[in-house]
Amino acid sequence: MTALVVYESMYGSTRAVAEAVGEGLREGRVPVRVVEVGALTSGPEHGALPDDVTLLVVGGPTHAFGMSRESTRADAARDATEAGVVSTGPGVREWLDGLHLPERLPVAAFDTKVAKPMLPGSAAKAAAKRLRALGGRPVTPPHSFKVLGKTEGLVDGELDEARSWGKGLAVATALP
Ligand SMILES: Cc1cc2nc3c(=O)[nH]c(=O)nc-3n(C[C@H](O)[C@H](O)[C@H](O)COP(=O)(O)O)c2cc1C
Repeated sequence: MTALVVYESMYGSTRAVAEAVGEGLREGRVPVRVVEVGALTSGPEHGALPDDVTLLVVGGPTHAFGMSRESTRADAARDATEAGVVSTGPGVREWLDGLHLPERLPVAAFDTKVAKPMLPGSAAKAAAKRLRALGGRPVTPPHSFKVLGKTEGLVDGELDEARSWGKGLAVATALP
């Protein structure tokens, strides 16, 4: 069993969550690779998953109530510090557009979104819907990890949550 965690991130919070989810999976004894989505959209393998992947986990920031678009990523880049943004190319939405999944591949999705009660919209829910439409089998409901604001980073404790969520994925995937 090998898990692939694919993430998109502008300011680094979703990347940090993806790395923590990876740690949790490893704690659950699942070998894992954590990759930025651009590594999969630029190579010759675009559209196909590596053969050894038995669990696909996808994560991105919530932008404009859903998955990012080219326009929202451009907005994000304008608000970035001199260091720039993490993901500079196509996002998870565009990657999923061209993706083929093995039938019933176990899948899961997460996002980061602002910790504000009743704020609608979730990139994770949108990604999970796309993964199901591609034939994936969700192993857990989509999950949102909370940030303090657009660029202010994660709420305290969210990286621990992400490690636990990753470990939970390892357990859920081992079940028949
Ligand atoms: C253009 C733009 C639109 C956003 N729209 C939303 C939104 O609709 N809901 C929300 O909760 N957060 C929204 N945010 C905040 C992002 O969710 C936040 O920047 C992100 O979680 C930080 O993750 P990152 O550091 O990996 O980019 C938006 C941010 C940007 C830049």
